[in-house]
Amino acid sequence: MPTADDTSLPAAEVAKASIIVEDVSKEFRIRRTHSFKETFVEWLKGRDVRPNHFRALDDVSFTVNEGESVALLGFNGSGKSTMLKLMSGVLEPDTGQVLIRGRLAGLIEVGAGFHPDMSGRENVYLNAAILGMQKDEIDARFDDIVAFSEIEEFIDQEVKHYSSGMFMRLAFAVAIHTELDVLLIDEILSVGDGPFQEKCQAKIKELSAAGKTMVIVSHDQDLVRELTHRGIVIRQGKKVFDGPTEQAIDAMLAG
Ligand SMILES: Nc1ncnc2c1ncn2[C@@H]1O[C@H](COP(=O)(O)OP(=O)(O)OP(=O)(O)O)[C@@H](O)[C@H]1O
Repeated sequence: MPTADDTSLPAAEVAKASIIVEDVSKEFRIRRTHSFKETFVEWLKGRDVRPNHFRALDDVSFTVNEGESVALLGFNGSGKSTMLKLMSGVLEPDTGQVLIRGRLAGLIEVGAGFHPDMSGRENVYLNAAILGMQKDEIDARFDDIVAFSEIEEFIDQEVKHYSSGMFMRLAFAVAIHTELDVLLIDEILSVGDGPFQEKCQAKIKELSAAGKTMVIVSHDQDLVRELTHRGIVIRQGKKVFDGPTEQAIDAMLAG
């Protein structure tokens, strides 16, 4: 992982930065056909079977300072989730770099680390450990995690018997109770029913008030207005606006 020494930004800017995204581009290969056999047949016919490259992000740069809450805005397919995955380290940029200071928690693929044959309790320990917590830290927060998820009676059941809502509640509760400096959130605020969503939003506001850095992807404009002060608009992989949230929403809609 690159460090803050690898950036060409001025030292004063780096000092207050929590996230630095510098000249980042990312391409995906798109296959023209679905199987090897189809590709082979196309090739025999003399057709071009090389994969197309699709540029999901094109030379994007921005800095998020410590304690800022920023929304990534854009229509479907503009590159927001790809950007979050680059920040979380799930994906590597083709060019450029992403620098993060501090402990990062991503509410991106919530529950991805959950094991269906293990109980809720075992999964809490497993996932909190994956997110970087020590056993004694998890012990100390276990009751809060379970209380937040509101699935106390089912905590010793295997999670394969959970409803999808119960599963997401527990996964969200674990992620949000980890020791973190930077939180990445991708559309996760649609987890669970109305009251649970409100609780999640309140928790996110609490973390923000405590000075945590947040990057949020959501199509819910009211939520974005409420949780962030700044918006970065991405259109077809390019950053087209970076400024106050309300103006960013206007810029996105004008696109
Ligand atoms: N693994 C992948 N392989 C190929 N193409 C991909 C891959 N991941 C994303 N893409 C493409 O990159 C583009 C950007 O996708 P991304 O998920 O970042 O968009 P988004 O802005 O988050 O969209 P949405 O609002 O629909 O979630 C899309 O055209 C998508 O099809």
